[in-house]
Amino acid sequence: MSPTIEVSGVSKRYGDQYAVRDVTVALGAGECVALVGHNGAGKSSLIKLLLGLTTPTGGTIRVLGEDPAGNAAARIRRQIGYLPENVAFHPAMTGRESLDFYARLKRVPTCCNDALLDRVGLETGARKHRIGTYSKGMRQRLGLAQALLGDPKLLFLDEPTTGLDPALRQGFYRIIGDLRDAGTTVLLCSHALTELEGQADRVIVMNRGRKVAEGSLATLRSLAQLPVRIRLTVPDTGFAALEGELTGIFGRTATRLAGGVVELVCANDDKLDIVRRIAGIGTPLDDMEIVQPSLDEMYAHFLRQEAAQ
Ligand SMILES: Nc1ncnc2c1ncn2[C@@H]1O[C@H](COP(=O)(O)OP(=O)(O)OP(=O)(O)O)[C@@H](O)[C@H]1O
Repeated sequence: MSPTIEVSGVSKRYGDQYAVRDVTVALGAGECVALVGHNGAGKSSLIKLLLGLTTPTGGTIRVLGEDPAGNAAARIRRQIGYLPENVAFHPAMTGRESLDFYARLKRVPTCCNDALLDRVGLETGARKHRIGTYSKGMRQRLGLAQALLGDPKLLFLDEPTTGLDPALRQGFYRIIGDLRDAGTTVLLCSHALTELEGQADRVIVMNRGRKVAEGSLATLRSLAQLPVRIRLTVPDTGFAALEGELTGIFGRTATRLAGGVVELVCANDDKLDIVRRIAGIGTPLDDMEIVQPSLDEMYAHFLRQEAAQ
């Protein structure tokens, strides 16, 4: 089956500045891919190219098998949902009126709009209120409902959870998870790296217009070869004994953290051997935790690596 999105060697130049530079990526049906990068990395420019709002200065783009800026643009756009970073609705319209307005623009029936608002959790009373009175969370819910109009095959979400509280963020990711399970392809731009763990099947790291890394979190972890932390929680009385034992085994001191925790840093490949040896020591332990490098740490690693090239 051909990919939902196929980007081959794509560049977008404004004057002598590249917003996107020689990027190649493919996204399949039912994949949720996160696009991460600093401000100005080229994420929004890539989304605009995929939406057909701008055209590449080099390379080719296929969305649902066609050129998104070509003759099929209108047909393709009806199958795409887009939530921009700063979603702006008319403040004098109610939530329901606004959604009906966008449904008419997209030429989809308005009869499903209440069900859509139920799905994103915009309460019945709130739908009849003017958007000017909405909280950020309510506007984002309406924004997501707007993006879901017409049951799109492809969803672009630009910083969808910025400014949302943790409960709303979780609700947002639950909806995205259901869509992905139903076969929708989701491309998600984000700065909130930590919250992408467990949500994105794949992460694409961009810097200064270029793709600098791509893969599942497990692939990126193995590429980055960042150290793993083993944290041991010991009863107060066992602290000195444990430190002595660990130094004996590893020939180096462990770091003491708050809350009776001792931390050892090791290469990922040594982790299992070290855990086995810890299981054999005499000091009783209350707990053991293995902390993998976070997405933020991996991201910083790939940017450092690119800067060094
Ligand atoms: N219309 C334009 N004209 C000139 N330069 C542009 C234009 N659009 C984007 N750029 C430049 O391209 C680069 C990438 O911008 P882009 O908005 O795609 O980054 P981004 O990763 O989405 O950033 P942010 O996270 O801040 O939204 C920036 O240097 C920006 O100034």
